[in-house]
Amino acid sequence: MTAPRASSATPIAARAHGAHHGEHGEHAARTDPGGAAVTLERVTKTYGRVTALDNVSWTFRRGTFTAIMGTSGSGKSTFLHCASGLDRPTSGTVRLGDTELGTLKETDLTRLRRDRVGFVFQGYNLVPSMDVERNITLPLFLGGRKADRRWLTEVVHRVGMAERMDHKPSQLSGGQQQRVAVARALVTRPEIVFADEPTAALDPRTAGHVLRLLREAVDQTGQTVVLVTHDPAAAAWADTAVFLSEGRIVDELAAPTAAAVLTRWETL
Ligand SMILES: Nc1ncnc2c1ncn2[C@@H]1O[C@H](COP(=O)(O)OP(=O)(O)OP(=O)(O)O)[C@@H](O)[C@H]1O
Repeated sequence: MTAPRASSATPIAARAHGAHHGEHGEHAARTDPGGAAVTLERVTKTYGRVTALDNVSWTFRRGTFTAIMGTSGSGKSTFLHCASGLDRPTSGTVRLGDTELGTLKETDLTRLRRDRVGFVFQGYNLVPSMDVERNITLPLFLGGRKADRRWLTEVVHRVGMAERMDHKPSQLSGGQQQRVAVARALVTRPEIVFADEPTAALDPRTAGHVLRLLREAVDQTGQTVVLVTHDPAAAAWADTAVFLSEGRIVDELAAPTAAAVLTRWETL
């Protein structure tokens, strides 16, 4: 389950269909498969005298799954925060589609993150007092949008939570809570989903279930996914692994296997 390329039914076969951009016309029309979902140009982020991100340029293409890897302190979280509009670079530009994030006021940036970006974090970040359905639809509620019931039903089925819609997070396992968080990230049909160590707290089998959901979002609906991870087995679900060291991109690996990622990792 956690070493996808070692088994037959997993991402290699899925990747062969990776250019297939699903049955959801609205989504497909908006995302222009193959174009740029997010582009970073010469992005630098400094904290005092620390350069966390050093002149990084990168494009996340629509309908792709990218793993960001690197040792602790190499700049992975900073990269994700700058690419997703959670933080502003010290210099350089970030574009989501045609929108340059640096030109946005804070309120517009907040709205953009809510409406056009999906997030999955290690800690799930569900609202304890809300049931599964309200947690999943929260970004729609906050954005004053009505749920597209067909899409909501599909997302809920995909993550396997249809029987649990009235449960509170405390009644769910960690893996189930993370599946709810994945559904919440997908419900707005975001242009890109950023997942920061989403499986770090899960056992390998449960982690595999969550990663498979992200893979399916790419293969079945043309979603764009960026995964920050320390785990070579998790990176093996991606189309490309990108390696960071001291705030710079030092390598990339297409169709990564866990073994190949580990080998590259050892020389970082
Ligand atoms: N808010 C901050 N203030 C000061 N320094 C920071 C801040 N955030 C990150 N840094 C520094 O920037 C560098 C990159 O940090 P970052 O968290 O992006 O690395 P990372 O690869 O995500 O690490 P980890 O795998 O441990 O989470 C580190 O040297 C870190 O100490």
